[in-house]
Amino acid sequence: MDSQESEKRLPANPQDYKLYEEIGEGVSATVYRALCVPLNEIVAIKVLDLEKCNNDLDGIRREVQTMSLIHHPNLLRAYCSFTSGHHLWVVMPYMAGGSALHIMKTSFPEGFDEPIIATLLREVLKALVYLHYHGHIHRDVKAGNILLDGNGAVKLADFGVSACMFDTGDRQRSRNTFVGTPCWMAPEVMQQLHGYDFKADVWSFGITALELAHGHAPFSKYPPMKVLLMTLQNAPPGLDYDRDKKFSRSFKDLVGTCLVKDPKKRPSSEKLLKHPFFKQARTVDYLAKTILEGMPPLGDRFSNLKEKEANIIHNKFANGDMEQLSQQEYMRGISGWNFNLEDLKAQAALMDSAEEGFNPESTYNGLSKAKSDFNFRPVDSISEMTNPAVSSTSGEDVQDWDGQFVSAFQGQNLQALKNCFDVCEEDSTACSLSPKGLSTPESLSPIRQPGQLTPGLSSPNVQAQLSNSDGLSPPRQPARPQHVNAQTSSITTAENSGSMERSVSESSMVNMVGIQKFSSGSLIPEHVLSPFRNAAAETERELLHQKQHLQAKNYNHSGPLMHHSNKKDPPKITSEERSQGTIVEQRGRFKVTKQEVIPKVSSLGNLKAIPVSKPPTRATLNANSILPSLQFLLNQNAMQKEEINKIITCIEQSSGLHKDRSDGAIELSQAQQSIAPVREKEMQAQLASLQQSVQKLSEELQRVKLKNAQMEQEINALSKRETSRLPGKG
Ligand SMILES: Nc1ncnc2c1ncn2[C@@H]1O[C@H](COP(=O)(O)OP(=O)(O)OP(=O)(O)O)[C@@H](O)[C@H]1O
Repeated sequence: MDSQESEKRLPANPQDYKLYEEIGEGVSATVYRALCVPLNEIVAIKVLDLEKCNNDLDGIRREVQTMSLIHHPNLLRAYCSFTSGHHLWVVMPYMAGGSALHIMKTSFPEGFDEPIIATLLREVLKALVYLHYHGHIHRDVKAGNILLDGNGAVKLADFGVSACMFDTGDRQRSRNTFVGTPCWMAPEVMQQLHGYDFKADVWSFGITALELAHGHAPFSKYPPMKVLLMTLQNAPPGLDYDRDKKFSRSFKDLVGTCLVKDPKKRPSSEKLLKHPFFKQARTVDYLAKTILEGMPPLGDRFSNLKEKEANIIHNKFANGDMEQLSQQEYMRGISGWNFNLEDLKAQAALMDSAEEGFNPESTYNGLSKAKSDFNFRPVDSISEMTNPAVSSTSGEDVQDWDGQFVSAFQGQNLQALKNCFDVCEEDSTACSLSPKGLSTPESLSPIRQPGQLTPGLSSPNVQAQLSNSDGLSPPRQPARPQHVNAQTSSITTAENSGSMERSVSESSMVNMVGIQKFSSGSLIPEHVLSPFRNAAAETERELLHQKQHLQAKNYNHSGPLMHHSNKKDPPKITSEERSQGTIVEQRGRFKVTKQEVIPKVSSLGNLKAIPVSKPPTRATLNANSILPSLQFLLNQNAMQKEEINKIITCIEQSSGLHKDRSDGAIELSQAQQSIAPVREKEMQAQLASLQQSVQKLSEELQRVKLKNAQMEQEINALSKRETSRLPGKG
């Protein structure tokens, strides 16, 4: 174990740090290279804008606490954390090599050679063994979270979505949340049938193996909804193609062992570590030599990638090719997916399949055949998109999971954080990061010392528990759940409340895609903007807004699936929507609407009695012309309904079916007065025909009665005759 590093105490004061260039960006944070001035040491500082994180503080708290508590050379830990203004700073070791994903994107677009993969994966697996042993599920294992330092040392990072296995009751709900990044997500996590456990990490590990082998994860070019369906419907991906011939049998076997859909059949991380594949793993120096040597500095690589990414976005918007944005998100390695399962199920139920989403590279047994695309689009995404800060809340989840914490945060953000971070007392007045100069504020002083966490976390018991690992191998004594609870309960107090998990609402993910073409259900995360946006990003945002504006304009007269963002209050079909007749069904938060308003409107024109203006042509049709017409139709329908009721009453009365004649007479006269002449005639005709039938029936009755009487007479006559013929009579 790297005892020096774990012992290291860094100041929890922004004034003690100088921020340099940006080296990473995630959903919730921007990461900078920085200098710890008193120690003259280069560190990385993850800066989270708490105001932008909205209700995702639980996730943040979990991440920081987990990062502070872990002690393993293959896990990225936090030296300390503190707030500065409305930013949270997390100080960590600087990983000069960057992430495996960034390295691939920069120099190995086709993926790494096997010994490199084996070395990287072995290090990651050691981290997983440690985490799993201590009851944690990482839930976001992927190349983007595998960081290398300048010497090739490998650390698994990003505990923003990790979970604790020993949670019970409500806490367990965290493991029924839909967390992770779709391409890497295990089927059981997507399905949410029986919850999931650390085997979910083993699946993600297998996907990461493929990612490192190919340069990208399977299905990564497809929108998340398709990824979900493909993961659930298709056979698991593997190293089965021509281009994979270069890989050894043991590598293929390792991947196959991890990517088994039934989690019970997957090996544990500990068992996996013994897999023969890892025999070819080398020392980390090998990584430094083979993949890091000659690489530009991390900051330069990052800015290049960012520029590339901005260009891609720009081009996609220019081409209207929204689906491919998921690829761009993939490039960023974003893991901020937080799906609402009901929505996804609703979408999936309405979605035939993923046709072009069927990756030829990942075609397995031809299982998934596409039928057609499905359509959906956000209803109220526009405001979210134009205001990212308000977009990513999930009231329902947050309240469900940890209402107290969140409401505390909503009331006073920093107060709510005091139990989990080193919060500066002066934060309320403190300055925050200045966008360009990245200068540190003057007036802040931490109220906690570095390393000091919540009382529970700093208790000797917890500390002892935390330090009981020798690093590479798990402690000899199995961790007792109660004991681990002492550790993990503090870590994960909020984790179960972390149904937000990340600050990206599914609506915001939804809202950028499938709009122009209405052709697929891709979900793309909102671009949570970092505190410091470069010009390219601003352009991106601008384009995004323009696109939204267009979407808003198009929206009203298209009618595929609509998606509401407010998780707390699933949208009801409003009376307006009902009156417009566009919503035909509500499924979860989605409103199923008539696919084409135009034909429907045209068909409504068949109601001849209704004085509807000529149905608008497709060319001239717009929401403003449809809505009044629909409204008018509805009013007309209501009036007609009323009249029809009156007519029914009249008919009932005239045919003697109505019991209360006096009331009926009044109604009849009222109805007669109010109905239109045409209707009156129709009614009179009906009345006449009814009267005729009554007449006919009574005549028939008379005839039958007469016949009966005659027959009776005949019978009587016959019986008399018979009686008179009898002997002794007459
Ligand atoms: N200690 C570090 N040293 C060097 N680079 C880092 C460090 N920590 C993070 N990074 C870089 O910053 C990126 C974003 O960091 P991180 O993953 O922690 O943010 P996030 O908001 O959790 O992102 P995501 O949700 O996409 O994983 C990482 O992918 C990595 O490239």
